[in-house]
Amino acid sequence: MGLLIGGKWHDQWYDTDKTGGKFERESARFRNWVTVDGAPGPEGEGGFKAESGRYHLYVSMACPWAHRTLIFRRLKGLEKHISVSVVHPDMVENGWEFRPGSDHHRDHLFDFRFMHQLYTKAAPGYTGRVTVPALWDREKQTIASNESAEIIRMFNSAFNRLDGVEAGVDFYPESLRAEIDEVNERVYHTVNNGVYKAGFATAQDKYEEAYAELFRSLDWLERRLSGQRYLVGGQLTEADWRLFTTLIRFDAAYYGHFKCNRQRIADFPALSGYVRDLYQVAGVAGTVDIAQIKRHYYVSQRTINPSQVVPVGPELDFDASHGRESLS
Ligand SMILES: N[C@@H](CCC(=O)N[C@@H](CS)C(=O)NCC(=O)O)C(=O)O
Repeated sequence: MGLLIGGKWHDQWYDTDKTGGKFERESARFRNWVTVDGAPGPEGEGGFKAESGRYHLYVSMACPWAHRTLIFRRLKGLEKHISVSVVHPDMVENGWEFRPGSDHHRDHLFDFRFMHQLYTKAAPGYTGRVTVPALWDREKQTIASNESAEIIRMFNSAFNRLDGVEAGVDFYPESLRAEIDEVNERVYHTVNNGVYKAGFATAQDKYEEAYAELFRSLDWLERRLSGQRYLVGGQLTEADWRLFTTLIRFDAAYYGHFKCNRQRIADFPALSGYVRDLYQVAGVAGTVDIAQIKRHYYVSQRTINPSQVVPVGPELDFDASHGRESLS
């Protein structure tokens, strides 16, 4: 675990001293937008046109932010247009790593050993964290974006003209955007990032604040999903996929490792059915790897789990029936 400073790797844990024990997530640095014709997006430079075979996605199967991009890639039919490399789940002194020669954890573009080499290839003097997901542009030889919230929007709409892409699948429809944004805002701060704020807090009060906010939001989501199948507009949207990647990890990782233990997702009737419902959407199960999720959190975060022993349980059955078909 560490970061790049002026293009050099430094092994250091998150600095929570300057924030009184509170975990604060850094903003992503590569913020260009891939667009239909290469016109500039809301931020960054232009010239990132949506083309088949041009982009390569770097992910970890453990990472909830990267997971969003894998789900969108699958459900939008982008797999043959956007290739992928998967880092090894252990993120220790050198940060995210590849295992050259392995089938599962190779860097298919450069055969790099470390993810930080990709960042310095993109920007030799880079300062900042080396995170996944990262969307590499083969043409410009740089990272187009390393912000998952934006990568999923690009996947949702920029590649629609390419062969076989599910252009009719729209997870961010115009008419629902305001409500999706509103739900995302609360879910991001209190749930997606909320579990990290609880888990990475190094002061009791900061942990308790994050814990209280997290369960206040889970109670709110439980009520909302008791009467409706999806979060917004009676259809699957980006808001659901963003929540899903945290919920699917919750009982295996956040409940124990991050001390988010008022109750498990399995103890919430609506939320637990909802997770199974989303998991059972065709193609989604293939993006979920509970073994890599557990391995990553319990082995990498040694300040939280110094023994690096990975728990065997819990038993999870996301294939069980969910009974949510009758909800509107
Ligand atoms: N804003 C980023 C956050 C990505 C992120 O924090 N990824 C984690 C893995 S779950 C990471 O790579 N962390 C490495 C680090 O912070 O050094 C996004 O949503 O894309």
